Amino acid sequence: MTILTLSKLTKTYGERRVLDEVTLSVAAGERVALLGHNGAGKSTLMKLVLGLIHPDGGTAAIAGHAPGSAVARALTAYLPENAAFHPAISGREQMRYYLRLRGQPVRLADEILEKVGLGDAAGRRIGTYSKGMRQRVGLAQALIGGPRLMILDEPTSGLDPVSRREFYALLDELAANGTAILLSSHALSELEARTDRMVILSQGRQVAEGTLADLRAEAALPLTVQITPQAGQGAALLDVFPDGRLVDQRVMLTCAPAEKLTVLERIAAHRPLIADFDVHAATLDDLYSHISGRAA
Ligand SMILES: Nc1ncnc2c1ncn2[C@@H]1O[C@H](COP(=O)(O)OP(=O)(O)OP(=O)(O)O)[C@@H](O)[C@H]1O
Repeated sequence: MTILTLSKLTKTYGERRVLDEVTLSVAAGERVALLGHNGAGKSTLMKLVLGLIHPDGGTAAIAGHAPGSAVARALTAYLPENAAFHPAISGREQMRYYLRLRGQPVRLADEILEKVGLGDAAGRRIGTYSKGMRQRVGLAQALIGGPRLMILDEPTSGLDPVSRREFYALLDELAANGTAILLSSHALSELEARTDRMVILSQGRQVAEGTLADLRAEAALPLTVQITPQAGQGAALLDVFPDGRLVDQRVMLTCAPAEKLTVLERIAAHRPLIADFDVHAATLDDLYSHISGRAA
Protein backbone atom coordinates (compact mmCIF):
# COMPACT_ATOMS: atom_id res chain seq x y z
CA MET A 1 0.00 0.00 0.00
CA THR A 2 1.37 3.41 -0.96
CA ILE A 3 1.63 5.81 1.97
CA LEU A 4 3.38 8.81 0.42
CA THR A 5 2.63 9.93 -3.11
CA LEU A 6 4.31 12.92 -4.74
CA SER A 7 3.39 13.85 -8.26
CA LYS A 8 5.28 16.51 -10.25
CA LEU A 9 5.89 18.43 -7.04
CA THR A 10 7.35 21.85 -7.78
CA LYS A 11 8.48 24.66 -5.49
CA THR A 12 9.79 28.03 -6.58
CA TYR A 13 11.44 30.76 -4.51
CA GLY A 14 11.47 33.97 -6.52
CA GLU A 15 12.87 33.06 -9.93
CA ARG A 16 14.42 29.86 -8.67
CA ARG A 17 12.88 26.39 -8.96
CA VAL A 18 14.23 24.55 -5.94
CA LEU A 19 12.06 21.48 -6.67
CA ASP A 20 11.22 20.65 -10.22
CA GLU A 21 8.41 18.14 -10.92
CA VAL A 22 9.50 15.50 -8.43
CA THR A 23 7.42 12.31 -8.64
CA LEU A 24 7.93 9.73 -5.95
CA SER A 25 6.04 7.20 -3.88
CA VAL A 26 6.90 5.37 -0.67
CA ALA A 27 5.01 2.21 0.23
CA ALA A 28 4.22 0.87 3.69
CA GLY A 29 7.34 -0.80 5.08
CA GLU A 30 9.61 0.76 2.48
CA ARG A 31 12.80 2.68 3.38
CA VAL A 32 13.63 5.33 0.81
CA ALA A 33 16.73 7.52 0.94
CA LEU A 34 16.80 11.02 -0.47
CA LEU A 35 20.29 11.93 -1.68
CA GLY A 36 21.66 15.16 -3.01
CA HIS A 37 24.32 17.82 -2.54
CA ASN A 38 23.71 20.71 -0.14
CA GLY A 39 20.90 22.80 -1.57
CA ALA A 40 19.58 20.02 -3.84
CA GLY A 41 16.10 20.39 -2.37
CA LYS A 42 15.85 17.56 0.18
CA SER A 43 14.67 19.69 3.11
CA THR A 44 12.29 21.58 0.85
CA LEU A 45 10.72 18.29 -0.21
CA MET A 46 10.36 17.25 3.43
CA LYS A 47 8.79 20.58 4.40
CA LEU A 48 6.26 20.13 1.60
CA VAL A 49 5.41 16.62 2.82
CA LEU A 50 4.99 17.97 6.35
CA GLY A 51 2.69 20.73 5.09
CA LEU A 52 5.01 23.45 6.46
CA ILE A 53 5.23 25.05 3.02
CA HIS A 54 3.03 24.74 -0.05
CA PRO A 55 3.96 23.68 -3.59
CA ASP A 56 3.65 25.88 -6.67
CA GLY A 57 2.76 22.86 -8.75
CA GLY A 58 2.03 19.16 -8.49
CA THR A 59 0.48 17.26 -5.62
CA ALA A 60 1.47 15.46 -2.44
CA ALA A 61 -0.65 13.04 -0.41
CA ILE A 62 -0.16 10.96 2.72
CA ALA A 63 -2.44 7.93 2.58
CA GLY A 64 -4.66 10.09 0.38
CA HIS A 65 -4.66 13.11 2.73
CA ALA A 66 -3.25 16.56 2.02
CA PRO A 67 0.02 17.41 3.85
CA GLY A 68 -0.66 19.55 6.88
CA SER A 69 -4.25 18.28 7.27
CA ALA A 70 -5.16 16.91 10.70
CA VAL A 71 -5.21 13.31 9.42
CA ALA A 72 -1.91 13.64 7.56
CA ARG A 73 -0.26 15.17 10.63
CA ALA A 74 -1.51 12.34 12.83
CA LEU A 75 -0.08 9.78 10.40
CA THR A 76 3.31 11.49 9.99
CA ALA A 77 6.30 11.79 12.30
CA TYR A 78 9.33 13.98 11.71
CA LEU A 79 12.84 13.91 13.09
CA PRO A 80 14.75 17.11 12.24
CA GLU A 81 18.51 17.05 11.77
CA ASN A 82 19.34 18.73 15.05
CA ALA A 83 16.50 18.00 17.41
CA ALA A 84 16.95 20.41 20.35
CA PHE A 85 15.66 19.85 23.87
CA HIS A 86 15.74 21.86 27.06
CA PRO A 87 18.83 20.65 28.93
CA ALA A 88 17.27 21.03 32.39
CA ILE A 89 14.46 18.52 31.98
CA SER A 90 14.74 14.75 32.01
CA GLY A 91 14.12 12.41 29.10
CA ARG A 92 10.99 11.20 30.87
CA GLU A 93 9.63 14.74 31.36
CA GLN A 94 10.34 15.55 27.72
CA MET A 95 8.49 12.43 26.57
CA ARG A 96 5.52 13.11 28.82
CA TYR A 97 5.31 16.59 27.36
CA TYR A 98 5.29 15.21 23.78
CA LEU A 99 2.76 12.53 24.69
CA ARG A 100 0.43 15.19 26.08
CA LEU A 101 0.81 17.25 22.89
CA ARG A 102 -0.06 14.16 20.84
CA GLY A 103 -3.06 13.38 23.06
CA GLN A 104 -1.53 10.09 24.25
CA PRO A 105 -1.31 8.73 27.82
CA VAL A 106 1.81 9.98 29.64
CA ARG A 107 2.35 6.55 31.19
CA LEU A 108 3.77 5.44 27.81
CA ALA A 109 6.87 7.62 28.35
CA ASP A 110 9.08 4.95 29.93
CA GLU A 111 8.00 2.27 27.47
CA ILE A 112 8.98 4.42 24.48
CA LEU A 113 12.27 5.51 26.08
CA GLU A 114 13.03 1.85 26.77
CA LYS A 115 12.40 1.06 23.12
CA VAL A 116 15.08 3.52 21.99
CA GLY A 117 17.55 2.33 24.64
CA LEU A 118 17.09 5.23 27.05
CA GLY A 119 15.31 3.29 29.81
CA ASP A 120 18.19 3.69 32.27
CA ALA A 121 18.66 7.38 31.50
CA ALA A 122 14.95 8.33 31.63
CA GLY A 123 15.30 10.22 34.92
CA ARG A 124 18.48 12.10 33.97
CA ARG A 125 18.55 15.67 32.66
CA ILE A 126 18.85 15.82 28.86
CA GLY A 127 21.77 18.24 29.36
CA THR A 128 23.80 15.23 30.54
CA TYR A 129 22.95 13.11 27.46
CA SER A 130 25.43 12.44 24.66
CA LYS A 131 24.61 13.52 21.10
CA GLY A 132 23.54 9.94 20.29
CA MET A 133 21.22 9.87 23.31
CA ARG A 134 19.64 13.19 22.33
CA GLN A 135 19.06 11.82 18.84
CA ARG A 136 17.29 8.86 20.43
CA VAL A 137 15.02 11.27 22.34
CA GLY A 138 14.18 12.73 18.94
CA LEU A 139 13.41 9.30 17.56
CA ALA A 140 11.37 8.46 20.67
CA GLN A 141 9.14 11.51 20.13
CA ALA A 142 8.76 10.49 16.48
CA LEU A 143 7.57 7.02 17.54
CA ILE A 144 4.59 8.38 19.50
CA GLY A 145 1.28 7.22 18.13
CA GLY A 146 2.74 4.61 15.74
CA PRO A 147 3.26 6.83 12.65
CA ARG A 148 2.54 5.44 9.18
CA LEU A 149 5.11 7.76 7.62
CA MET A 150 8.41 8.72 9.19
CA ILE A 151 10.43 11.62 7.75
CA LEU A 152 14.02 11.84 8.97
CA ASP A 153 16.43 14.62 8.00
CA GLU A 154 20.07 13.48 8.33
CA PRO A 155 19.16 11.30 11.31
CA THR A 156 22.63 9.83 11.90
CA SER A 157 24.82 12.92 11.47
CA GLY A 158 27.23 13.11 14.39
CA LEU A 159 26.49 9.61 15.65
CA ASP A 160 29.25 7.06 16.24
CA PRO A 161 29.21 3.78 14.25
CA VAL A 162 27.56 1.73 17.01
CA SER A 163 24.84 4.36 17.58
CA ARG A 164 24.26 4.48 13.81
CA ARG A 165 23.82 0.73 13.64
CA GLU A 166 21.40 0.76 16.56
CA PHE A 167 19.52 3.66 15.01
CA TYR A 168 19.07 1.81 11.72
CA ALA A 169 18.04 -1.35 13.58
CA LEU A 170 15.18 0.68 15.10
CA LEU A 171 14.20 1.97 11.67
CA ASP A 172 14.26 -1.59 10.31
CA GLU A 173 11.88 -2.62 13.07
CA LEU A 174 9.56 0.27 12.24
CA ALA A 175 9.62 -0.62 8.55
CA ALA A 176 8.97 -4.27 9.36
CA ASN A 177 5.84 -3.09 11.18
CA GLY A 178 4.68 -1.23 8.07
CA THR A 179 5.90 2.34 8.58
CA ALA A 180 6.99 4.07 5.35
CA ILE A 181 10.35 5.77 5.87
CA LEU A 182 11.82 8.68 3.92
CA LEU A 183 15.22 9.84 5.09
CA SER A 184 17.91 12.13 3.82
CA SER A 185 21.57 11.42 4.39
CA HIS A 186 25.04 12.26 3.16
CA ALA A 187 26.44 9.10 4.76
CA LEU A 188 26.14 7.02 1.62
CA SER A 189 28.01 3.89 2.66
CA GLU A 190 25.60 3.18 5.50
CA LEU A 191 22.57 3.56 3.22
CA GLU A 192 23.59 0.78 0.85
CA ALA A 193 22.37 -1.98 3.13
CA ARG A 194 19.84 0.01 5.10
CA THR A 195 17.45 1.34 2.48
CA ASP A 196 15.32 -0.27 -0.20
CA ARG A 197 15.43 2.54 -2.72
CA MET A 198 17.31 5.76 -3.37
CA VAL A 199 16.23 8.97 -5.01
CA ILE A 200 18.95 11.36 -6.16
CA LEU A 201 18.09 15.05 -6.41
CA SER A 202 20.28 17.55 -8.22
CA GLN A 203 19.31 21.22 -8.24
CA GLY A 204 15.73 20.27 -7.47
CA ARG A 205 15.46 17.68 -10.22
CA GLN A 206 15.11 13.98 -9.65
CA VAL A 207 18.06 12.60 -11.63
CA ALA A 208 17.94 8.93 -10.62
CA GLU A 209 15.74 6.59 -8.68
CA GLY A 210 15.84 2.90 -7.85
CA THR A 211 17.47 0.14 -5.84
CA LEU A 212 21.24 -0.07 -5.63
CA ALA A 213 21.07 -2.76 -8.34
CA ASP A 214 18.93 -0.46 -10.55
CA LEU A 215 21.40 2.42 -10.14
CA ARG A 216 24.33 0.10 -10.87
CA ALA A 217 22.65 -1.22 -14.01
CA GLU A 218 21.80 2.29 -15.19
CA ALA A 219 25.25 3.77 -14.55
CA ALA A 220 27.07 0.64 -15.87
CA LEU A 221 30.26 1.68 -14.05
CA PRO A 222 33.20 -0.70 -14.40
CA LEU A 223 33.88 -3.36 -11.80
CA THR A 224 37.29 -3.51 -10.11
CA VAL A 225 38.99 -6.91 -9.98
CA GLN A 226 41.93 -7.47 -7.61
CA ILE A 227 43.95 -10.63 -8.13
CA THR A 228 46.54 -11.77 -5.59
CA PRO A 229 49.29 -13.84 -7.25
CA GLN A 230 50.91 -16.89 -5.72
CA ALA A 231 54.35 -16.01 -4.26
CA GLY A 232 56.72 -14.93 -7.04
CA GLN A 233 54.03 -15.10 -9.77
CA GLY A 234 53.25 -11.36 -10.02
CA ALA A 235 55.11 -10.84 -13.31
CA ALA A 236 53.64 -14.02 -14.85
CA LEU A 237 50.16 -12.90 -13.86
CA LEU A 238 50.71 -9.50 -15.47
CA ASP A 239 51.66 -11.27 -18.71
CA VAL A 240 48.31 -13.05 -18.59
CA PHE A 241 46.42 -9.86 -17.70
CA PRO A 242 48.26 -7.17 -19.69
CA ASP A 243 45.28 -4.86 -19.11
CA GLY A 244 46.03 -4.98 -15.35
CA ARG A 245 48.56 -3.07 -13.23
CA LEU A 246 50.45 -4.13 -10.16
CA VAL A 247 49.31 -2.29 -7.00
CA ASP A 248 50.52 -3.43 -3.57
CA GLN A 249 51.60 -6.82 -4.94
CA ARG A 250 48.19 -7.38 -6.53
CA VAL A 251 47.05 -7.16 -10.12
CA MET A 252 44.21 -4.67 -10.46
CA LEU A 253 41.99 -4.43 -13.49
CA THR A 254 38.64 -2.98 -14.38
CA CYS A 255 35.96 -4.48 -16.58
CA ALA A 256 32.47 -3.60 -17.76
CA PRO A 257 29.72 -5.41 -15.78
CA ALA A 258 28.86 -7.41 -18.90
CA GLU A 259 32.45 -8.76 -19.08
CA LYS A 260 32.50 -10.07 -15.53
CA LEU A 261 32.10 -13.74 -16.47
CA THR A 262 34.77 -13.52 -19.17
CA VAL A 263 37.24 -12.15 -16.60
CA LEU A 264 36.29 -14.93 -14.16
CA GLU A 265 36.94 -17.51 -16.87
CA ARG A 266 40.41 -16.02 -17.46
CA ILE A 267 41.07 -16.15 -13.71
CA ALA A 268 39.97 -19.79 -13.54
CA ALA A 269 42.13 -20.67 -16.58
CA HIS A 270 45.27 -19.43 -14.74
CA ARG A 271 44.50 -20.85 -11.36
CA PRO A 272 48.05 -22.08 -10.57
CA LEU A 273 49.29 -18.45 -10.66
CA ILE A 274 46.55 -17.10 -8.38
CA ALA A 275 46.23 -17.15 -4.59
CA ASP A 276 43.01 -15.15 -4.29
CA PHE A 277 40.83 -12.58 -6.01
CA ASP A 278 38.10 -10.03 -5.18
CA VAL A 279 35.53 -8.33 -7.40
CA HIS A 280 34.17 -4.94 -6.32
CA ALA A 281 31.01 -3.48 -7.85
CA ALA A 282 30.50 0.30 -7.84
CA THR A 283 29.58 1.54 -4.36
CA LEU A 284 26.73 3.95 -3.74
CA ASP A 285 29.41 6.60 -3.29
CA ASP A 286 30.75 5.88 -6.82
CA LEU A 287 27.23 5.84 -8.29
CA TYR A 288 26.24 9.05 -6.55
CA SER A 289 29.37 10.88 -7.77
CA HIS A 290 28.81 9.58 -11.30
CA ILE A 291 25.08 10.37 -11.47
CA SER A 292 25.21 13.77 -9.77
CA GLY A 293 28.33 14.72 -11.80
CA ARG A 294 26.52 13.77 -15.01
CA ALA A 295 23.45 15.78 -13.97
CA ALA A 296 25.51 18.88 -13.20
N1 LIG B 1 12.68 30.11 2.30
C1 LIG B 1 13.54 30.09 1.28
N2 LIG B 1 13.72 31.17 0.50
C2 LIG B 1 14.57 31.15 -0.55
N3 LIG B 1 15.30 30.08 -0.91
C3 LIG B 1 15.18 28.98 -0.17
C4 LIG B 1 14.31 28.92 0.96
N4 LIG B 1 14.39 27.67 1.50
C5 LIG B 1 15.29 27.00 0.74
N5 LIG B 1 15.76 27.77 -0.25
C6 LIG B 1 16.73 27.37 -1.27
O1 LIG B 1 16.27 26.18 -1.86
C7 LIG B 1 17.38 25.35 -2.23
C8 LIG B 1 17.15 23.97 -1.66
O2 LIG B 1 17.31 24.03 -0.23
P1 LIG B 1 17.11 22.77 0.71
O3 LIG B 1 17.26 23.25 2.11
O4 LIG B 1 15.87 22.07 0.33
O5 LIG B 1 18.37 21.86 0.31
P2 LIG B 1 18.88 20.52 0.95
O6 LIG B 1 19.01 19.54 -0.17
O7 LIG B 1 18.06 20.14 2.12
O8 LIG B 1 20.36 20.92 1.44
P3 LIG B 1 21.22 20.44 2.74
O9 LIG B 1 21.82 19.11 2.37
O10 LIG B 1 22.26 21.52 2.82
O11 LIG B 1 20.31 20.41 3.91
C9 LIG B 1 18.62 26.05 -1.70
O12 LIG B 1 19.23 26.74 -2.76
C10 LIG B 1 18.08 27.03 -0.69
O13 LIG B 1 18.89 28.16 -0.59
